[in-house]
Amino acid sequence: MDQPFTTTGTEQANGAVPLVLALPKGRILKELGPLLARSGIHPAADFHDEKSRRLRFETSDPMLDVVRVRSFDVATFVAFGAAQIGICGADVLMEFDYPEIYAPLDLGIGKCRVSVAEPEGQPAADRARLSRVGVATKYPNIARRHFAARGIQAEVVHLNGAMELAPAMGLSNLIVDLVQTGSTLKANGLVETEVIAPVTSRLIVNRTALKTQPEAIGAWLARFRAALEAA
Ligand SMILES: Nc1ncnc2c1ncn2[C@@H]1O[C@H](COP(=O)(O)OP(=O)(O)OP(=O)(O)O)[C@@H](O)[C@H]1O
Ligand SMILES: O=P(O)(O)OC[C@H]1O[C@H](OP(=O)(O)OP(=O)(O)O)[C@H](O)[C@@H]1O
Repeated sequence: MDQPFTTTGTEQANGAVPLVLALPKGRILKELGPLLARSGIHPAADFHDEKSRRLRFETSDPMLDVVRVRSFDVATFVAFGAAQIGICGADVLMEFDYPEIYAPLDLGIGKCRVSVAEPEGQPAADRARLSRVGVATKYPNIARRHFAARGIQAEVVHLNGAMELAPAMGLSNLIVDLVQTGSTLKANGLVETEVIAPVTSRLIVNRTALKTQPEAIGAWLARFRAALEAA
């Protein structure tokens, strides 16, 4: 995969360019706060202000900046080397399967699972006989791989949210989505029928950056590891 077109790092007075840590906005970020603090990462004050329109923030360490992006985009920023380190769910890594990403640390937060869910009362036997199935999901690759391994062709309807509506509205037979408590499924008349994979958030690293800047990136990995052990 190509590296970024140009280096646009906020260069320090001594010419050094800070590492960039890509963080997901939204629910993981809320859980991440204490771990970041224990790892010695203190972003500028407006980082935690959801109303701030800024996307890139300096931290108390002049050699580390953070960017706040959508969870799916964390993997893309890191895979292309625009950010050297990032944090995202294992679901995102499974979906993209970027060979450029190394995921050395399970952070133990953002616990949920990627599952298949179907309308309550739909006999499992019905699907067992199908060679094609309509699947609404924001994980087209995970869904296709999962059903292909069972000899079923998944006709994917790609949605970005509210997948739970799709079967009752005739968009699909079933859904592939994240489940934690199961309350979203229940509230929408669906039942979880298969767990595809457990999910937690991971610290991810661009493999090329790790080779070219082993000390700087290795030091951050060690700080995250120590923060996890201290928890
Ligand atoms: N119900 C949940 N419980 C625990 N973790 C979850 C849950 N839903 C999502 N996650 C984890 O959080 C990550 C981000 O969640 P989600 O995709 O819902 O994004 P979001 O915070 O709503 O932001 P956006 O969709 O706007 O990018 C997921 O990739 C997954 O790893
Ligand atoms: O099993 P539960 O505890 O109900 O959690 C599962 C729900 O959480 C996630 O949605 P989220 O709340 O992040 O909303 P969105 O993906 O639609 O933005 C996921 O897409 C499910 O809808």
